[in-house]
Amino acid sequence: MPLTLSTYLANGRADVATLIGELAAAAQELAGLVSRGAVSAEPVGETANGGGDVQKALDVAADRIFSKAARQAPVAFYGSEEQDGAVALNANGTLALAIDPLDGSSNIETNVSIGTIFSILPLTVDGSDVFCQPGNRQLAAGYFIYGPQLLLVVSLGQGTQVFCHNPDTGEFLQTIERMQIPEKAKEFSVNASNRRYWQEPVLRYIEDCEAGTDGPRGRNFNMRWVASAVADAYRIFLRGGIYLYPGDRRDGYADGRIRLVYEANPIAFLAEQAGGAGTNGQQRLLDIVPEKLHQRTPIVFGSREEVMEMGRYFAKA
Ligand SMILES: O=P(O)(O)OC[C@H]1O[C@](O)(COP(=O)(O)O)[C@@H](O)[C@@H]1O
Ligand SMILES: [Mg+2]
Ligand SMILES: [Mg+2]
Repeated sequence: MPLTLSTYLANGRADVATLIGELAAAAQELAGLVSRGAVSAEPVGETANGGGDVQKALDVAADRIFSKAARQAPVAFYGSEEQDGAVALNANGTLALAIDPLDGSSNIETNVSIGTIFSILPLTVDGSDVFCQPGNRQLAAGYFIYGPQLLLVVSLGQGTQVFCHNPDTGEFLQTIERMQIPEKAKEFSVNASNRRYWQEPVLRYIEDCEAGTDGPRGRNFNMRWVASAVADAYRIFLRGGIYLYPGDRRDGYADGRIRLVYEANPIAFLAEQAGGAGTNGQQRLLDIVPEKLHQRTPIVFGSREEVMEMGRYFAKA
């Protein structure tokens, strides 16, 4: 009989277990909205969020659902992509929750997988900004995927586990125990339409991958780009591969697009816990001390060997 999420969580900290339990219930609610699409009762429309991105109705609904979940758990501070700053919640809370309530927003109407990414941090002892702690302080991290299956990829710092939601019972059941990202990559994920804006090391790395058996890498690479980091990450975690969202020369993209605190850090934590790696091209993501909640970072994650190989292109530059 597969392990249930609640049984698994019972082995860890009680506050973290309560929070992840609430997040899992919220994810089921959001999955219901996602599956109803245009026939749901939710309003449609677009505004701008704190990060300057277009905010869709489902971004707003997701933020509402997950902030409610956080309120029902011992969360003292809630930091969301969809809010300008950190929000103080429960005075007696012991945790901080950083969240991308809806990842892959550009895919909402296209019926492609989207998700929710979360990072759980301890409170700081000196009262400094709780969301400016490096990712290596995360107590837990994970992401939900709203796709053909509702999946949870989660780590409490003892390996990365996968749970699948069973709609018949409402339970999340473990489908992968201590997942291991294959060491060798045969696929890269990058938005190649930005090629003309890339820095030299990124350009040379991708060109060498594309050269396949004729080039210095001596083997062929496939390319995939879902434009939902959760879906690209899950495929890479399963099959091996590398994801890059580097800084580029477009206005506002010097540090790429991905947010350090609630996208890059949780994904890097999960990748490392699954034997993979996550860097900004030159430095381990989890060691970067964030300066603000919505800070962007270049990101490279996936199969350890490949992430290190990519880093050598930066080191040589
Ligand atoms: O549209 P682009 O530039 O290819 O960027 C796609 C990337 O941006 C993201 O959608 C950012 O997430 P949001 O949808 O939460 O802003 C990633 O999930 C994805 O990998
Ligand atoms: Mg996102
Ligand atoms: Mg988002």
